[in-house]
Amino acid sequence: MSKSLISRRPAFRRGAAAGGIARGTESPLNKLGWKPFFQQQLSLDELTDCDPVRVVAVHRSQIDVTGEAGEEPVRVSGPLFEDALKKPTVGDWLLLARDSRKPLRRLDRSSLFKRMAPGAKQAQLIAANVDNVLIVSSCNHDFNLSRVERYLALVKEAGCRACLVLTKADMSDDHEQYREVLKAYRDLPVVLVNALDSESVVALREYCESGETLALLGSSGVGKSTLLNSLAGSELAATSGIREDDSKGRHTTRHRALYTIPDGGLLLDSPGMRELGLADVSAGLSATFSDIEALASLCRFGDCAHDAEPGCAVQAAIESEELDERRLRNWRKLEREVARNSKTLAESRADERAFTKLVHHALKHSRSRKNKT
Ligand SMILES: Nc1nc2c(ncn2[C@@H]2O[C@H](COP(=O)(O)OP(=O)(O)OP(=O)(O)O)[C@@H](O)[C@H]2O)c(=O)[nH]1
Ligand SMILES: [Zn+2]
Repeated sequence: MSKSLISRRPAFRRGAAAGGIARGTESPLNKLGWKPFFQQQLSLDELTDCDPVRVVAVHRSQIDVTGEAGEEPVRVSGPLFEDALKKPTVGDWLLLARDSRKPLRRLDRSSLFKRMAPGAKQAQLIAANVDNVLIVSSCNHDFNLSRVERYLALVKEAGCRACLVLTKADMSDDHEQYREVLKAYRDLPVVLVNALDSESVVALREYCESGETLALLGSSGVGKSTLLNSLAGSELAATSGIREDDSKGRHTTRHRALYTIPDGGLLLDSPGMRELGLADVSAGLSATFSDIEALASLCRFGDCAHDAEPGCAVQAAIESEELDERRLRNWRKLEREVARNSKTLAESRADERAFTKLVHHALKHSRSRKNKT
């Protein structure tokens, strides 16, 4: 979605996220995704002395936020930004002191995407407070069920609502074949579309209504930008950045990650979102493969590897064609991946603990030496 989406959104103006389209009695904050879930976290004092703002972009030393007062920068410093997993990320809601504009705290998240960067020891925050995710895949030879399962595990782990969109339905005759293989995912809505046709994508509007935050996941070329343009009803889906002068007087594009969909909700699109991998998704994995886990609980042996053990309910289900063998293979693959990532995370946490202990020990030692002298 990267290049094409961005290059096709020149007409989106700065501060568009704050402006939006007037719709009924909705407040500007509601249009930015403000919901009762966030409102009820505010104390009476905070209600009178603070402004809630939403993070639209994160830079090294500054974040850009938007709220009732429009868009403004916030400096990245202080306790709010110290913890890697607690610091604000794109989509987060912050409370700013009304007068000083200092960030006071981050509100609890309704959902959170994080990822394990290759080689990294710590999970990295990608996006917060996304409501709906369209998992986009094309219904042709590129269709890959294992990839869909991977995305589904991610979305469930993050805590968002998912819909599977099969694009290029106009180029395929055998829609039933796809519906058939997707029957196993009972709670996953599946919508077949021709992403080029705005009539065809009407069923998806409920996922990007005003105040809803939407993200799209899917590999390159499946039609994410096309879909978005049809949903937005025009070629100008959103803009990727704010043009401004850098210190040398050149024009640079400062990337933002949250956009307004004309006559709709918000789109969260950042490079991190497009490169999502699996980190700490064991809960999401269980939800996606609950059928296999239910079968596994029926195996005769508690530590059954579901290979050739007697009384294996998983193998029996494969034999009776109740379970697809590919699904078992994918489940195993993703479980291994999760185990690897969790190990790296556990190792890095153990390293941190060991380091903290060392520092405490050294401090104690130096204090006791000082006391002696
Ligand atoms: N016939 C047909 N063509 C489609 C459909 N959806 C997308 N396309 C075409 O597929 C190509 C790729 O679509 P994009 O929207 O650029 O795909 P993307 O997922 O945004 O790709 P990246 O930017 O690489 O992530 C374009 O030429 C689209 O016109 C569809 O439903 N039907
Ligand atoms: Zn078994």
